[in-house]
Amino acid sequence: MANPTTEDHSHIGIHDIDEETQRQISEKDMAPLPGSSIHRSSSRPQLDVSGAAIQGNFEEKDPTILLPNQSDDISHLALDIGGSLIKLIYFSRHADRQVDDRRKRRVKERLGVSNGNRRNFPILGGRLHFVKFETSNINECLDFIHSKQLHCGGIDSPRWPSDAPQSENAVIKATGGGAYKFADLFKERLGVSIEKEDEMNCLVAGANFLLKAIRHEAFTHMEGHKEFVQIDQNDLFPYLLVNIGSGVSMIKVDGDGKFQRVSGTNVGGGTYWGLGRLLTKCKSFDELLELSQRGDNRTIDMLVGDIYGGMDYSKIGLSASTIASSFGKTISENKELEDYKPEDISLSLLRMISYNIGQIAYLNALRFGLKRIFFGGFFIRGHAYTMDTISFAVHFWSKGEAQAMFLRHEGFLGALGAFMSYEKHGLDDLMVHQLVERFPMGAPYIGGNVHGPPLGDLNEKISWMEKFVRKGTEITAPVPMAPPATTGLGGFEVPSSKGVLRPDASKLNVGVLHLVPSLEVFPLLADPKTYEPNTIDLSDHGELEYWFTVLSEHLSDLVDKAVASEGGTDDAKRRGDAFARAFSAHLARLMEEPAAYGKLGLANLLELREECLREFHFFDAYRTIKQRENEASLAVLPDLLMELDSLTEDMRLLTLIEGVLAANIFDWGSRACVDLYHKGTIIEIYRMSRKKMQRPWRVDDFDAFKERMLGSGETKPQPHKRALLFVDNSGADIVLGMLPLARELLRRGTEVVLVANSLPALNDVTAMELPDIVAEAAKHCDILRGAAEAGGLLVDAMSNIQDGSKEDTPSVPLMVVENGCGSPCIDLRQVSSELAAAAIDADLVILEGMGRSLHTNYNAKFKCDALKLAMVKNQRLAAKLVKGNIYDCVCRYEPAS
Ligand SMILES: Nc1ncnc2c1ncn2[C@@H]1O[C@H](COP(=O)(O)OP(=O)(O)O)[C@@H](O)[C@H]1O
Ligand SMILES: CC(C)(COP(=O)(O)O)[C@@H](O)C(=O)NCCC(=O)O
Ligand SMILES: [Mn+2]
Repeated sequence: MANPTTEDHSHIGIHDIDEETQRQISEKDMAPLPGSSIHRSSSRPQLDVSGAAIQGNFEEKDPTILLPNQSDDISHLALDIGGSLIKLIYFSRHADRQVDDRRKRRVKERLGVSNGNRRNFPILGGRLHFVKFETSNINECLDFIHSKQLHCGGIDSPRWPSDAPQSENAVIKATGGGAYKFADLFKERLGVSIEKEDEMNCLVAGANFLLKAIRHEAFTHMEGHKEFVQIDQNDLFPYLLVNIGSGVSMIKVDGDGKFQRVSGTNVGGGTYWGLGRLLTKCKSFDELLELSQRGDNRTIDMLVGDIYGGMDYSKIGLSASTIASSFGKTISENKELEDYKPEDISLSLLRMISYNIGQIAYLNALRFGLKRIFFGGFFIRGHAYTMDTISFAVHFWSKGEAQAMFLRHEGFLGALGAFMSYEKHGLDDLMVHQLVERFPMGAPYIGGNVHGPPLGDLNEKISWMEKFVRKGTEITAPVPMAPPATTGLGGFEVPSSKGVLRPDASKLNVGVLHLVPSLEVFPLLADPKTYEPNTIDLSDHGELEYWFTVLSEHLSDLVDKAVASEGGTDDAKRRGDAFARAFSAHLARLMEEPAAYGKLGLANLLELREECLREFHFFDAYRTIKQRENEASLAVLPDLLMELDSLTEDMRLLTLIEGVLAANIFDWGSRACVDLYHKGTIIEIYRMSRKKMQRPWRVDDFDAFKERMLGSGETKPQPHKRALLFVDNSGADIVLGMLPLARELLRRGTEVVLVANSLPALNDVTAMELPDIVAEAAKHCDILRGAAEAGGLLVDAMSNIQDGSKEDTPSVPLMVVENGCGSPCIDLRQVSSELAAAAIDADLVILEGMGRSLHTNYNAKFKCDALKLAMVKNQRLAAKLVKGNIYDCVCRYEPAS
């Protein structure tokens, strides 16, 4: 057991920010924010919507919003100008923030990480944004393009000057009828020519791209239940694409660029909105759709029961509640339009049109023997009842043979296709793992109606955010979830899928797509196809509610730390406040609609929190805490190493694993642990944690691991060639837990790669910070020093130290690579190219900490030996995952599968 003699009396708790002070901050006190000089790794771009503004009157229901993205320097746009809506997609790339990082250079040299595939991606490292406008308000769209100067750029232009003259020769790709109709207007107002792209071509290209490249794009929607569909890229074609815009197109798709428009109908989205407007006097499409949710179509529609005296016509399979004739009841009564409720009219109309489209779609699928029908177009509007109705029609008519599926980017197929028609940008070559969808910062409130002039500085952004979030929270006050109900035999009862459409609030269920061609699938996953990072499924509402509460309760403490990390200034307080409100609003939105941006796991929530912090320029909230804990732990490291060296090989291995588990208690993300930190010093808590390490642990495969490491009896196994250690927290966790374990592996001749976060998350150690920590530790340890030198970690720092002993035994190298993320969890489908390169020769993976080995990857299978080590610092997770208690430990060893 470690018995450190150096005492550390620094309490871990940090002083609280006075809440009253925060409350007193008024807008006029706001000081401009200093420019941030903190390095941001470019491995995962930040949330995009970095500045946003409301233009005009805040009291308007649909305020005009701006998302300026000051840091982005190149843009590229494509349009789909339809009969009802203009869909705009633009690409932005922010300035390359690569710093001269010696560690990175070394790793590249050693591991031979190539930039090979980057050449194919002129639009690497950028983001795709999705925006829509009503075609009747085309001026808003022109203003938006103008204010963001989207029309002046091209992927090959190095950078635009902010006052760039309008480019005479600029060309933008556009599809849809408006590409013809408004070509002159674009020339006149923006000085650009429109290059017209065929609409069907674009729809198909867009749909194929989405189905291949976006993980949770397609889903089924039956009786209020949404389920994402795993698309097998090799078994995608043929399918029927039904695009429900103003009118409807039905396209049989046989492959990339291989398609035929086989049918269509003039009864489409325009019909619903047009007739609905005439009949109900609604002022907007969403108002009409919302009305339908409160409607009862039995007052309007003639049902089978109306004709058959309340009875079913069972002989031909029609229940009494089946609609016999849409609007049929209105002929027999002596009533005027005013005598009917607009709600009922809207619902009848919606059902009439949805059923009709579903039926025609089915008939065309039947004509060509197609089993899968994908529905797109903005008529669907993510509206649960519309989707249920279409699904019902397809299911009913095909007797379950054909399946209706919907696309999250429903309305953007054509615009995406137009975007992809730019030559040489490589978008169509991108693969699933190179796209990261991020929660769009503004979406919970504004739903994608985005325009207005750019904001001046960060200060403006924050003051805007304060108003914006206030406004947004009013709009998006959570709607209670209706318990799932059935639409009845034939789906003919009143709508059940309520609470999903919230006018003005969530017009787009799409995030911002980050294109990161440097991301790769972790090569040691046994089966990337079936790999699911999240252990906890948040589609279980109870689970979602629990984690929602945990994150909400942690928020005020996190804000305190974040504000303190920025010096506790008034600006920091304002940003902290804006962060708290924005993050809460996101959580509220996801509570209501968990699958809004694809399947939601706990890892996404934890990442969202980090992304949100960065959005408000809190780049490392736990910086001071991490430093203090590192220092305290480094001070006792020599004693620990001495003690370890006095043990037998067997005991040493056990003590090392115990040490890793015990030191994993330093986790500022766990409520229970943070409470502990107020009760003692780092070293006291570490000692207490060590003392409590009683075997067997809750999950205890130590004996199997020991056998692989040390063998049994006479046989001495070959040491592993290379171990990847996915490290977790700073302080004791890395210094007294993982580094000594790394040292043991090195001593046994195994190369060690420490895999750490690219960006800070809670108190996790980052790849940037590790070389200094290793250098400090190496001062007291020859093994670490030799290995760190061999791994190129110490070249400058240690070159002066003379030490004859290191000449005798050439060390195996110790290296550090970044993992490609900035979250407490890790999705191994999307890791840095460094890590992927390091993995090639590795035969042991050690995942440490709750985030990386429990919340994610607990069930992950690897091609090589894998060890998962964590202390479970949450009671509910302990009960659920290991049928145990808080502070129980997991040592899960799985030999190569
Ligand atoms: N805010 C909106 N304004 C008008 N129509 C909307 C709106 N949101 C959804 N819709 C529906 O979407 C349809 C347009 O879908 P879309 O795919 O954009 O087709 P188009 O290219 O013909 O404009 C409209 O006819 C209407 O049914
Ligand atoms: C955020 C964390 C995953 C970090 O844990 P770690 O990976 O550092 O072991 C963990 O602290 C956590 O799940 N916290 C929330 C639960 C709680 O407060 O109990
Ligand atoms: Mn951690």
